[in-house]
Amino acid sequence: MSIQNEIQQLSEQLENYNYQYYVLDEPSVPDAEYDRIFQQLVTLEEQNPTLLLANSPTQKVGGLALSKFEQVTHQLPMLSLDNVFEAAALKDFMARAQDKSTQANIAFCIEPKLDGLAASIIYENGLLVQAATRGDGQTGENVTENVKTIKNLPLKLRGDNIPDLLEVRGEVFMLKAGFDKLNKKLTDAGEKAFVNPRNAAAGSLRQLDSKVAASRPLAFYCYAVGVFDGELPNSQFARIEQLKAWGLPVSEEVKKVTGEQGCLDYYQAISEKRPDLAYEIDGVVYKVDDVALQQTLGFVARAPRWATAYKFPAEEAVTIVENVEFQVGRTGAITPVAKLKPVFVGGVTVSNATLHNKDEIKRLGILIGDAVVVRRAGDVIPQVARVILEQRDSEKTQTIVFPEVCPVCESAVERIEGEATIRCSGGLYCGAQRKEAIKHFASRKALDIDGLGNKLVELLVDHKMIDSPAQLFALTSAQVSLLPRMGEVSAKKLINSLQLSKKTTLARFLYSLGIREVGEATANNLANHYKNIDAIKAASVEKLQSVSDVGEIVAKHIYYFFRQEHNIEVVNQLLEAGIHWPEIKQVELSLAGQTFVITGSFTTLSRADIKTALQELGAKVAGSVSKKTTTVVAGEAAGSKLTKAQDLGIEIMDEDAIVSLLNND
Ligand SMILES: NC(=O)c1ccc[n+]([C@@H]2O[C@H](COP(=O)([O-])OP(=O)(O)OC[C@H]3O[C@@H](n4cnc5c(N)ncnc54)[C@H](O)[C@@H]3O)[C@@H](O)[C@H]2O)c1
Ligand SMILES: [Zn+2]
Repeated sequence: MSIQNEIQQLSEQLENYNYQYYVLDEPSVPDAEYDRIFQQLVTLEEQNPTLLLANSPTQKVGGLALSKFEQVTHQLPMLSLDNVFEAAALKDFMARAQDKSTQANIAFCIEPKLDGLAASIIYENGLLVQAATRGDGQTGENVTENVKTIKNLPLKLRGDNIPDLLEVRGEVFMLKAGFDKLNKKLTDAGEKAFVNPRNAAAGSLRQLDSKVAASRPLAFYCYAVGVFDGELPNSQFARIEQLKAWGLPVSEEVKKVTGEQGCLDYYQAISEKRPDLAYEIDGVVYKVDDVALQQTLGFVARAPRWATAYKFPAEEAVTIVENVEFQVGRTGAITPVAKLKPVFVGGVTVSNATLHNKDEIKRLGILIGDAVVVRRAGDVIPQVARVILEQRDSEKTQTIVFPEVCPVCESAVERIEGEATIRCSGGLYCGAQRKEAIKHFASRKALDIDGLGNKLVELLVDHKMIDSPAQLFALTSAQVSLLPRMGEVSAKKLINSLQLSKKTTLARFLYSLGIREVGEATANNLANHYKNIDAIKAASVEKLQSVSDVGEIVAKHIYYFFRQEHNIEVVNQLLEAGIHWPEIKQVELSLAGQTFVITGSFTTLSRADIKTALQELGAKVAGSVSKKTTTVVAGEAAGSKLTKAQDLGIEIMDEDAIVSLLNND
């Protein structure tokens, strides 16, 4: 392609992005991508000055005043800002300004670069009479009625010496919290959410119906004076202070600084503060403080020479999804991970981004081969923010297929209806889950192996001494004492407590297997219900649900667990290693088939105790009263549940009655 064509093409691309951004308030690419192409064009134009187009996007302000609004001509044009992206370029900017000054060490006014849109607001005799957007810089849109609804902006100025005419300029923006709320409201109503707070602010300010604008959480901060008729200080910083004194909102973060170090320190400090600010900022604006020196420095086509924006490293960038792989987490969750063409974003090179689960993939509508926007803000892990559909090439894309077996251990993948996450069902066997499984196995409520803490489990696995809980029982003290910081005495102690832990209960053993959602209480109920492990292994999903507290999902987890050959192997190995428990006697389940509800407070027993005791007798304990309820146990200050039970004519027991019921058995 000839350079001329290339310039033409880049210009058209930027015009197109400008249209999406400024007119539709719906950018298709991240700002960093726009800035990259803009810079490409600037470089080409600098190298080929004769090819510079009069109407080049690099030579003008990007916006447009829509004809649906009344037009306003700005008395002083509203310009954009030049950008720098690194300390060296900021230094050059400062040096150029310093060169034009007769004074040593000129001062800079430093302001956060608010990420919203610029507005010009005119006060006559202290009253707000007109507000306009920047538009193309010469002509903006009359948005007076909408601006009047912005809550932190006064309709009337206060204080002394207010100029007869005062044009303030500043940013209309949206607080992060307000933005999140608004987007939730929009998506709940089936409408399209805004891509970012900037576009939400622009879209809200340019509503034809000011009632809609009024309902949007807009805010305003002043950062400049346009035309005025009266007295104003000759310093940018002092002017901001003056605006504040007249009751106008300004950012708390504005500072006056001299010297490069001061400027860089501010940048550093606000970068760190950024995640905690209530509003989005995308950089810092450095302005020559002395207004006379500003005038000396003047303007170029689209920006003043006396100010520059030092932008933060982009938090969003465009790249390609080259593949999708599946990672197994330490609890067995299988997560799709997008393998990206490496891209620099948020200050680091990113080549992976989690896609979380099926639902997220569906929401994004993402395919392998898609161009995507990757986001990395602060220390948050990189995310795929959205797909750039305009760039999809259907011949180069393919759908994401979820695996049938675990990519680490090849156990079957468990899919639970209604759950977005799929899981490896080889809990005891899977290499990815090994450490967690063994830690859980040894924990206090499980086999309670004294001296086998999490650190030691990690060491044992890392030194390849064990790879399943069953192998713990084959360890010798000679082996264990080879581990770092492990003396002979503590090694012997460990082997001893391993021996002791073999005598356990069926409930603890079940719990120790780490079956998903089988906690202590469920393990107890299972043990009491089935009394031996073989019966549990053989139970169907349906049968399992007759156990107190076991619903369909838990029943499926248990069922799947015992359908995995590898899990059965480990269970058998554990039994062979000598794990045993006393036989569970056949107790009379006197309350089988009954449903209790417990309400109010009790003095001699806790509610949890009553619940467990009832469950041990075979009763179900429910949370709310219904026709199925057999008995309501009502303590002190029982409320609506008691009333309902009375209405339904259900049996009611007070504390004395329940205590005697539980004791008689
Ligand atoms: N993603 C896209 O498709 C797309 C398209 C067009 C533009 N853009 C983005 O917009 C930028 C260009 O927009 P722009 O011309 O508004 O420039 P800009 O946002 O880089 O800088 C100028 C603007 O900064 C704002 N600002 C915030 N705080 C300020 C302060 N303290 N003092 C002065 N001004 C302050 C004002 O609104 C001002 O008009 C691009 O660099 C790009 O990041 C993106
Ligand atoms: Zn696995």
